[in-house]
Amino acid sequence: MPDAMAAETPAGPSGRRRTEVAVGILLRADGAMLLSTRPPGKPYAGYWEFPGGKLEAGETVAQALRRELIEELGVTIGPVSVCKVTEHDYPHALVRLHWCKVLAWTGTFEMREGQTMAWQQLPLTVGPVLPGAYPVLQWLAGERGQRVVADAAPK
Ligand SMILES: Nc1nc2c([nH]c(=O)n2[C@H]2C[C@H](O)[C@@H](COP(=O)(O)OP(=O)(O)OP(=O)(O)O)O2)c(=O)[nH]1
Repeated sequence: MPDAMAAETPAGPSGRRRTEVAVGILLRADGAMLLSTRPPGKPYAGYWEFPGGKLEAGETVAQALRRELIEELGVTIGPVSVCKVTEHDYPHALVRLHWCKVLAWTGTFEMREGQTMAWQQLPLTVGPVLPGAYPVLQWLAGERGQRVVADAAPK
């Protein structure tokens, strides 16, 4: 979406306006979570992230997430609520990430933006992960008594 339409809120500690982002943690029955690569042309292209995107003006987090997942993946999600809010100050934007666990969806996954997707258990077998997604991965790892990435092999 054009940045001029993105929902923004007043400046954070760094004096920059926050960009509001809805992010979905799609969880399969076996606990695997869906990650995908950022499409070419976006900041951090090729990094792994959870699906989602910026809120448009007037949208709720749930509405934005529902729209983004149809646009990016071709799936329609059921009702969701925000389970966590984090912020990350990137060179390209100060983002506020509204995280929602998603347990139900309909449709077949299609990579409509040329991404690659992977269902991942912890520790992850893909990387690198977007820095703004790392705190939530640590939180999920804590819930599961797992690590985000496997320990380095002993020398
Ligand atoms: N989707 C997603 N975005 C994340 C995650 N972690 C994280 O820091 N972000 C940041 C990266 C971006 O600065 C921002 C999302 O913006 P975006 O450019 O992907 O959103 P969009 O799909 O609306 O993009 P566009 O229409 O402007 O192309 O949130 C994550 O796990 N998933």
